[in-house]
Amino acid sequence: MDGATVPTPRTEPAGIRFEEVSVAYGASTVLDRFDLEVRRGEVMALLGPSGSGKTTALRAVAGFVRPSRGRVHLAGRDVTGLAPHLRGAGMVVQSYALFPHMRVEQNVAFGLKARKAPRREIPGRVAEALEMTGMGGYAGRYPRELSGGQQQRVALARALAIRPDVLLLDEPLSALDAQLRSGMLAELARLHRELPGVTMLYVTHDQVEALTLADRIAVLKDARLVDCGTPAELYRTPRTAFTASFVGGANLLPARASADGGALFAGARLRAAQDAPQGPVTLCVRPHLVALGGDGANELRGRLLTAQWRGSVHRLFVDVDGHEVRADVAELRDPPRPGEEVRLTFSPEDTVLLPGGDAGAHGAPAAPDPRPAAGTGGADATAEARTPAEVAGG
Ligand SMILES: Nc1ncnc2c1ncn2[C@@H]1O[C@H](COP(=O)(O)OP(=O)(O)OP(=O)(O)O)[C@@H](O)[C@H]1O
Repeated sequence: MDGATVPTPRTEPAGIRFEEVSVAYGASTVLDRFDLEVRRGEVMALLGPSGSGKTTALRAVAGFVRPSRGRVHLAGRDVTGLAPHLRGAGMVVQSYALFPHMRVEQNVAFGLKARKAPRREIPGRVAEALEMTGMGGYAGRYPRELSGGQQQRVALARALAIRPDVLLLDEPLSALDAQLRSGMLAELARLHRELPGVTMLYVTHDQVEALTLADRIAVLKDARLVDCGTPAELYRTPRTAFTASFVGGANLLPARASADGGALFAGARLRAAQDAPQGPVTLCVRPHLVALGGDGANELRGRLLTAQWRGSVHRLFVDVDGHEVRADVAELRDPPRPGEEVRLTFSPEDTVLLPGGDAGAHGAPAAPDPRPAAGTGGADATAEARTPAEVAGG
């Protein structure tokens, strides 16, 4: 081919590109032909149930696991065979992985030394990273003299000190309590704005984190990528019931397509924004879009099972023809009583009809998984590259 006559595409290479990456442990494939592009400067959340392969995908980027097939590219460079410390990726894990016997500044300097950064540059870069994470005043402390949230900031500073092209975050907030978590989430969003060239891959099973921080979300299930899109796309117009149930709570009801493009459920004829696919369908509507009474064009009648008061809303659990339908309605002065007949309505615009009628069989979490903390003997703890030296040294 004549290079002079064929213009080279000028598109920027992806920050991270997984090309058909598979990872196997013995006979079990834990990541199966994973194909994903993360644009430079983008935050991509990997969301999925426990064991779906999220951490494995992250570790394949870091270089802690070697794919059995496929390639990993960072900024257009094939790094599949490259040692972790040569990949330009910083990593933050749930358990902080700080050296307990080193002061904060030494912890942050560790990755720089491991990467042979020029000696005279190290103090400045350590100070810069600590400032960036709000930890400038703590350089001389030991990790045991810091709170969990502060330790996680130090871990973040350590990852940023190497000025990474790619920041890998493995459930960085899951060891923190709810209040700290929301503060750190805001901090991460600020860092993302301040470092627009840094590509972030963020593993979580917390949909709030994914919805808040990510530009796009990749949904994993059973070692495979099953969906990818912006938070709004996945939330408002999910393509599968699994995604619908995993990204935000959803009522998923088994229905049948009707001849007029709508669906039939519990004797009611319901309409959606898009025509129903043929055959059995799953009707998806978010609880906060279901009203008690009201004049929504879609209407269901049932009996109240229970009403939970949650402060600003009441969550109503309603039995509709043997199926439980949830509605989150603004706090009611006089909520209906269990057993009372209620009428629920919702708009066709808020109704999505998904192919397949296996509603409810999607394995979405009812609550966060009760997993052991990293390093305390979880099923995969032995092989995790979560020692301070591995995480910091790359
Ligand atoms: N070193 C290992 N040896 C054997 N199996 C492993 C190893 N590391 C991970 N696995 C298995 O691979 C599968 C995927 O693990 P991975 O940690 O990627 O899941 P995950 O989606 O990040 O889960 P979690 O949300 O629980 O962290 C799991 O079944 C896990 O037990």
